[in-house]
Amino acid sequence: MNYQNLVNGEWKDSKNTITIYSPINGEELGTVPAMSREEVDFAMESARKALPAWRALSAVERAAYLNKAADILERDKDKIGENLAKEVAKGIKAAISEVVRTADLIRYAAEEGLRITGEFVNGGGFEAGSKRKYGAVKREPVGVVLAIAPFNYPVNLSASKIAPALIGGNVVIFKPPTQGSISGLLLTQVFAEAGIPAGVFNSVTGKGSEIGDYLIEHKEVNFINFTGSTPIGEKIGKLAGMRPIMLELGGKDAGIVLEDADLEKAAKNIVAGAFSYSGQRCTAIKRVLVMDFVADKLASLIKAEVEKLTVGDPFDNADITTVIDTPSADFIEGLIKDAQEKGAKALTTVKREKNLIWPVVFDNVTTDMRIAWEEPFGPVLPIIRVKSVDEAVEIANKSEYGLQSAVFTKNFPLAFEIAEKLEVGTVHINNKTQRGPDSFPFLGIKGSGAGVQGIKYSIESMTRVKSIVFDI
Ligand SMILES: NC(=O)C1=CN([C@@H]2O[C@H](COP(=O)(O)OP(=O)(O)OC[C@H]3O[C@@H](n4cnc5c(N)ncnc54)[C@H](OP(=O)(O)O)[C@@H]3O)[C@@H](O)[C@H]2O)C=CC1
Ligand SMILES: O=C(O)[C@H](O)COP(=O)(O)O
Repeated sequence: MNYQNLVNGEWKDSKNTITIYSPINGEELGTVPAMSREEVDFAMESARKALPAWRALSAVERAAYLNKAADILERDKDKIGENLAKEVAKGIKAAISEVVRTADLIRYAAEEGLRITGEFVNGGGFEAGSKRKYGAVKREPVGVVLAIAPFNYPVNLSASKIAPALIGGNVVIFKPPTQGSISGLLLTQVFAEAGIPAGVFNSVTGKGSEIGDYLIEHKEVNFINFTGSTPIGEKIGKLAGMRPIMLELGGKDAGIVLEDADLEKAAKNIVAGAFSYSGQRCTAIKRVLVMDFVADKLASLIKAEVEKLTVGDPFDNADITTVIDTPSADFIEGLIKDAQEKGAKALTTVKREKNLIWPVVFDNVTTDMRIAWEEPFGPVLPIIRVKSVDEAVEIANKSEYGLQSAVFTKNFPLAFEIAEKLEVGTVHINNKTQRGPDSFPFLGIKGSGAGVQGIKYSIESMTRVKSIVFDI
């Protein structure tokens, strides 16, 4: 099937196309347009033209479109989930729940938008102010939002940008990941069926390496909302100039296990956190920092949990499926080889067939190994043994990333103390690292991002304060 882009309310082809194949078996799934610069310009101009009428609607009116889209998305969860599973090799159950989670997110955004009502302030509270001075403080849309999503959640991490942008009164240019663009265009079809006015929501497909910079630098773009790799995020930061951005980038989330932890529970959480969707999540646990005294016990519990994971076909709901592409599999294999060469002890079988990589746990990982610092975005988990809480915090904070961490202990005051020292956006106590629930704030610091996501926070980020002040 030849998928098309939604531009100015019409479905459009481009002269050039990109064929999308399934990473599972190479099955051809369809083609998407490779947009030219002129076509991008037209989409941008259409968005700009649609802005005044869309922002003039009440939040209730905008919410009606979002709620309708959520209903359609949920109705089509099996069709969209099946495509998603094929396109990014995600377990079919997880793919369908990504679609349902997204419908919930869109509904929540619609509702949350109704509460962004502004405030009325009075100058009498400030020494040099006057009680006769009043300000009506409201929020306004930033304008044209460029939403760029990654392959790993092509529906959810697209809608988590699009829905808060739209409810805030913005118009959207949506660039899906190329591997994931059919899923992105199916999401686009949902908004079209919901009757979103022409130009308010436009999709632009094409390789990021070809049209990415052009999109980012485009004069019509007022806000860039990006999830993906740190190098591209850093580039966006440089090219954005004075425009506001939101970046959600890579991570190297640590699971810190103290001596008094419930080790069975910790092992279960660590394995679920590290290996879900074959480790291709920014919030995956990507290193374990465990106190020496309990390291043997924890390592054997983790090994036992990993040995329960199934490997194979997303349509059999295997826990571990083929990673997204060959460069990614090669990169992961490079990290594995480096760890082996430098003396890490593999607790599970090291095996690769094409792009299917069996889940590997390495014990006795040391800080001279690449796997101690680099993000594999694949099913590899290093265990680093430490002698003290201070050493764990030091290694955790030495990372270039700062997304999340998990601390496993029964000592809550100590958990809080550690949480306060960790240079990350979120710390989970006795649980795996994770983005959800989607209503919570989600952010990375250092190389993991800029700005705060989470439905309410995303709406706030993509709207700005406008004050109208008067004296009576
Ligand atoms: N923190 C997170 O949530 C995630 C982090 N990652 C990290 O990113 C790596 C690769 O995943 P991937 O999805 O390919 O991430 P990328 O950063 O390569 O791509 C993310 C999005 O950016 C687009 N893009 C690529 N180049 C540019 C550019 N110059 N300007 C603007 N947009 C561009 C991509 O388009 P196209 O697909 O056409 O190249 C895609 O839509 C992973 O190995 C991981 O490290 C990935 C996913 C999520
Ligand atoms: O990009 C990612 O990997 C996601 O933001 C992680 O989301 P999750 O914790 O809900 O899987």
